[in-house]
Amino acid sequence: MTAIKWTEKYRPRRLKEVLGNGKAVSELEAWARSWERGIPEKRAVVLYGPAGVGKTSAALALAEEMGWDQIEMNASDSRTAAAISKVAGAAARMMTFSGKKRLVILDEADNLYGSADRGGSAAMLRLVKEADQPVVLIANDYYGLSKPLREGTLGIQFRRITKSTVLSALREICRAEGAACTPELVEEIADMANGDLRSGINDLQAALEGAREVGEVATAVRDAKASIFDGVAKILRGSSLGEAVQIAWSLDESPEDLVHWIDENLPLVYKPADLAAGYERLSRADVFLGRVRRRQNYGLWRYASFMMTGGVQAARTEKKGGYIPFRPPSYWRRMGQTKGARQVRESAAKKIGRHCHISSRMAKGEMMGLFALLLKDPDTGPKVAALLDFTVEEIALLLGTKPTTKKVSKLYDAARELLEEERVSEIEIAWGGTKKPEQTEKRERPRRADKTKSDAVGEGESGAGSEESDREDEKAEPVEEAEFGGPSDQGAEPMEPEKDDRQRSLFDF
Ligand SMILES: Nc1ncnc2c1ncn2[C@@H]1O[C@H](COP(=O)(O)OP(=O)(O)OP(=O)(O)O)[C@@H](O)[C@H]1O
Repeated sequence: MTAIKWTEKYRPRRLKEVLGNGKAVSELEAWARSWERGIPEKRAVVLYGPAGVGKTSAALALAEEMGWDQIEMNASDSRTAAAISKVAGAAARMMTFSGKKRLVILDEADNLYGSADRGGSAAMLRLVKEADQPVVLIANDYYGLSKPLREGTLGIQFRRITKSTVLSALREICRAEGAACTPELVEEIADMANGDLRSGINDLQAALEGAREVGEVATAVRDAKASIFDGVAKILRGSSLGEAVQIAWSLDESPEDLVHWIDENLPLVYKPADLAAGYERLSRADVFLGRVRRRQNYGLWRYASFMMTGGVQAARTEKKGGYIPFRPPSYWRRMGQTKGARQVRESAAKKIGRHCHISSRMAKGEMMGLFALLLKDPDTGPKVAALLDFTVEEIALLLGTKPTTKKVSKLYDAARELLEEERVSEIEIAWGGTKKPEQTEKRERPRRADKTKSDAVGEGESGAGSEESDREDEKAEPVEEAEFGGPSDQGAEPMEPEKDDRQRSLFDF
């Protein structure tokens, strides 16, 4: 049974129903109103931003709101110059019979690649400059449009929908559907959606329909996450290369993760005669992934993706019928024994995302390799691990090894030590502290000196790093003065410029 898609059922019909992005929607409306006074300077707008945040919906609702007809085409379906100028050009120049304006919506406008499409891009430029009708271009990547195209249009940015808006939209749908959504389910799905309302609604529908079938909402979260299994099944069992490649893009998995899934499940699906060829393709994909990691050239990802999906599928000559229990990669299963691998990955990505001011999804997709390299470097490794406060599991994941290895614990300990130093120097700076003679002497070994101090500060032990004086009550007072810049009977000299400590800070790499 194929139910109506909720994304269509709940697509906003009017501008005020477009959630979030209020500023973008009013800019869009203002531009449309300017058409009522004649042809405006910018005949076309570009609605750009991440997928599933309401760009297309806003364009469609605009036509509805203004009482305009609309014609929608996908730039990547009909990529040629001829198609764009014929369909969009004619439509954009001609009034409709009713005399209504016609809004030309050109989706995936950033999807014209290569020389074959240069004509398409020129046609698009002509279209936005000469159209007698309003034109809306829709793009994910604003800078995927040529400069003249950007300059010839009005750019309107759509942003990810906030989690609270996604939450209330999902709750509203649950209510409208009379579905028993547990708060945990909605919360989990809103989290996974990461500002993409379309994927949130799709997950909710998949989860609730799955739950209805088994009559249990508790399994719904699991169902929502199951799409990777479907994806792997379609890649390995399907018979459309295009679909296999497409699926890889739609999955919320980076090629680095997907390759493990294919690797794990390939032998379950392929007959012995096809296995070698399948693995040969997969190893080619892995070579590309290696290059991506080494050169940080993410352009190569698309080839890796192609090899591990379409390439692997093309290596299959025989089909295997019957039920196949697909399974997650065993590497992750091993990781899962210590702590859910997904969770570790998510939390590492979250930390990286927060630090780089990007989404954790993007961090997962594009930055893990870079941070792995930084961690591997003996100089930057401890600083990065400290700065991002990575756990043992996160370090192990990024280094591609087990949390129990020496490499991991050494890096983790070095990071902890740096953090401790940082904490101590911050306390000293905050208190305008003084340095004791021993510390000045131990300059060449700042780490040990600071460590000793840190113990003293952290545990309230007596001063000057002296091992013998470990009885708090004996010298509590003088120590406090010596440590924190009060008058000292030990002849403490004023601390060296505090900058010194800051310069050695782990934030300086
Ligand atoms: N801001 C929003 N308000 C209400 N519904 C939304 C919003 N964003 C997305 N949706 C839901 O998600 C579906 C898909 O949204 P839409 O096609 O407008 O996204 P988009 O930003 O154009 O994505 P893409 O860039 O992939 O084309 C809509 O039909 C609607 O159900």
